[in-house]
Amino acid sequence: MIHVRGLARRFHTRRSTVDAVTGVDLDVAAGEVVGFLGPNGAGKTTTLRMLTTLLEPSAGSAEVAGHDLLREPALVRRRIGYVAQGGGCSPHGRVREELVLQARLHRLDRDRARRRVDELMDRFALTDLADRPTASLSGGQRRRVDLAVGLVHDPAVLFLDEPTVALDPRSRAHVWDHVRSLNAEHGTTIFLTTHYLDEADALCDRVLVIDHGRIVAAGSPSELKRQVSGDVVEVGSARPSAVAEIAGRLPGARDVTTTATGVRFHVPRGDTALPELLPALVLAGVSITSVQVHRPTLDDVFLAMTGRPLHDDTQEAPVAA
Ligand SMILES: Nc1ncnc2c1ncn2[C@@H]1O[C@H](COP(=O)(O)OP(=O)(O)OP(=O)(O)O)[C@@H](O)[C@H]1O
Repeated sequence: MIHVRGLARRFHTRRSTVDAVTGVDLDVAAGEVVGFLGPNGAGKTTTLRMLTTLLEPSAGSAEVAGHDLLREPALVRRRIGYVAQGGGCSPHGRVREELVLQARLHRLDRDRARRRVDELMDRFALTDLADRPTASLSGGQRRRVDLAVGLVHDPAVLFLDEPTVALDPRSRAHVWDHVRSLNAEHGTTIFLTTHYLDEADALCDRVLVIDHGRIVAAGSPSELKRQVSGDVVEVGSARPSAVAEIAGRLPGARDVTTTATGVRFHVPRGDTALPELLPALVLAGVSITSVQVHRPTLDDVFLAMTGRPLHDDTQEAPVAA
């Protein structure tokens, strides 16, 4: 359903040149839910905007929903839906009005538009909100309207950019349910960007991990986690560098990273590492506030691939020479 080869985008600003996406290859089969996971500035939105015909690639080729992205952009647009980070509907319209307008913009005749809007309002639990101005809706309600707008022309592929950013946990869970049922009942192919690991884990059949504009790992969430062997140990302490030094001496310890409040590292087995670590910390007079051992998460996958945690928001895309 989506086939991409060597897709790249370079931005020229007054001061520099930014290689936002540097040669992405990817394939998405019909009916898959694929997550594009990466930190801020990794190139997720830029890739999505290219795949939805909103931004011209600097290089590469792609086929989306059976049509060539560069030669047949209008045909691509007809077969895809796109829900941008900020949504797409006017803040001045009312819910039903806005959906009908969008349906008419997609050239559905009056009757088909009405039927389609009723169906979507029912699916996304919007019927009670039909006459509410979209500006008065809560974040979660608004996101449901955005999803309905993206689906009004019954697209084969739905692109979602950070679908649950800034939503409370309950609204996030609702959006996840809607995405799942859309895929299960309707077979819609879904390509979403996220920097939430739990979202990628919970929703996606397959995850593509992007960093600095290139894909660094791809696979199902469980395949990716299996690539990172051993256990992860997290220790809370006011003296992270002292803990890190001692942890680094444990047999097989690797990927030791410190934050302001603690240390995280990998060991072959957490259950045998702790009885060595704890007495060593006591002996050195280093007190700790917590200790946890767990199996690798997608964050550990990212760390293993890039050498830094996913939620390190200081990262920028590489600047071209
Ligand atoms: N119009 C633009 N002009 C210059 N640089 C840009 C432009 N759009 C994006 N960039 C840069 O390209 C890089 C990738 O940005 P992009 O928005 O694709 O990242 P992202 O992974 O979607 O991040 P986020 O999670 O914060 O939305 C960033 O360094 C960004 O500053």
